[in-house]
Amino acid sequence: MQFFKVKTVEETFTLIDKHVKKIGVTEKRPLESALGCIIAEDITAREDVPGFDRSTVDGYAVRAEDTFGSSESMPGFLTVAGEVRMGEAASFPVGFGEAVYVPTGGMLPPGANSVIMIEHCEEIAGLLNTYKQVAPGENVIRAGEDIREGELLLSEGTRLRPQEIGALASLGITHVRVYRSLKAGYLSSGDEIVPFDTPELKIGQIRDINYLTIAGLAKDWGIDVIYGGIVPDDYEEFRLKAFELYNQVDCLILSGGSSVGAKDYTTEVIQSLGDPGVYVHGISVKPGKPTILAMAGEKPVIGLPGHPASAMIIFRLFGERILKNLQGENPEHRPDRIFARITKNIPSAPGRSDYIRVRLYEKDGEWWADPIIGKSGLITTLVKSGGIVEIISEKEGIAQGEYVPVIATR
Ligand SMILES: Nc1nc2c(c(=O)[nH]1)N[C@H]1C(S)=C(S)[C@@H](COP(=O)(O)OP(=O)(O)OC[C@H]3O[C@@H](n4cnc5c(N)ncnc54)[C@H](O)[C@@H]3O)O[C@H]1N2
Ligand code: MOO
Repeated sequence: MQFFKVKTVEETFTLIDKHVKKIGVTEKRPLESALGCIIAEDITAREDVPGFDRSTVDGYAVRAEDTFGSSESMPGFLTVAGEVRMGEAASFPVGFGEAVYVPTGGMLPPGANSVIMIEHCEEIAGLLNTYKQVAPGENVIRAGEDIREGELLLSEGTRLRPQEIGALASLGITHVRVYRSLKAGYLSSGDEIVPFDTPELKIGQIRDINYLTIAGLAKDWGIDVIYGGIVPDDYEEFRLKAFELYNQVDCLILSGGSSVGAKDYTTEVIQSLGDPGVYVHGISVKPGKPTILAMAGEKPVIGLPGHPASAMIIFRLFGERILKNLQGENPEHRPDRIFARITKNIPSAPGRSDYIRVRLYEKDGEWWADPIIGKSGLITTLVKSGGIVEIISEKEGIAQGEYVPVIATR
């Protein structure tokens, strides 16, 4: 029997970063269909946003100094010099002792530096009684306060979330250059695995869970998955199917047969796809130790352990890193862990990283992580969990009440 030469989690991430680089092919996309894409260019603002000083409230544009000392008992008095209409330029200035009505979002007239809200003043026959003083800049968004002309708004490698799309829209950018979207191929292996829509199972059969869980995660990262079906534990059939799928995609994902049993052909199949081949077989993690990572030519290949919870956790940890590197996402832009307190003592072997499924809940203003105990073959351990606690390899466990990093799994 062949034994794994296991790598630590840190070594595995380093090896992934060494082997898996961005594909780097770009395309121009309309802004409306660029959500989730990785931007392939720096975006420098060509104009200020907003392009003019705006009021953030319904009120009167004033010189703040003219309201100083105003109070309920000692109101100030200003002359109402006019009104700014929404969507139009404020053509006349606010002079000393004057006020101009301005709606929320309306342009601040020249001369004014603040806006007093309508509930803090009262207009009577062209005179404005002010019951409160305002500070310079109060209730105003300055020209360029959101985005300044010449500012670097987004750097290459940023994933476009709805907020980035919104900021691009504010600048009138209609098309963006992004890295092209990627396709991954997924193939399940195992004599016992049958399509998930099989209505009646024969004894010994198991429905294919991993295709849907893995494709679901990949979809969250903006990757389309082509399903290659299920192959039996037969080397030649497995090899042919894997090769066929490999030729259609940017990355190949295989599930099952990653261990060292007599019928575990995944390593051999991966090696047959091309050089340099396997660079990790075995990671000192629990669950998911038998994981295989490889490069066949320019394409990454991931051999996931068959147990459904292991497959998902491993894919969430290492598959995500591989696919995002391939997409071209800048690693600095990937928020990852939150902190919560663990409800129980959890032992862990030194030198191994453990990933504990946890239920997250809030109590007395703090987040707590309650371990869900169960084997890695049980998909419901993930159904019950809202996150995964990482016990790094240097630690020999965690103590009740300790703050621990949690990978939120939604
Ligand atoms: N002698 C040893 N045996 C095993 C070791 C070991 O170190 N030495 N490691 C164990 C660990 S840990 C894991 S994890 C599994 C990984 O096994 P494989 O990747 O070879 O996967 P299979 O044997 O094909 O399947 C394992 C298990 O998962 C079920 N499975 C597989 N594919 C699917 C699917 N698509 N949907 C649902 N369920 C699936 C399969 O029926 C098995 O029950 O190896 C241990 N063995
Ligand atoms: O590490 Mo395996 O993934 O426990 O079952």
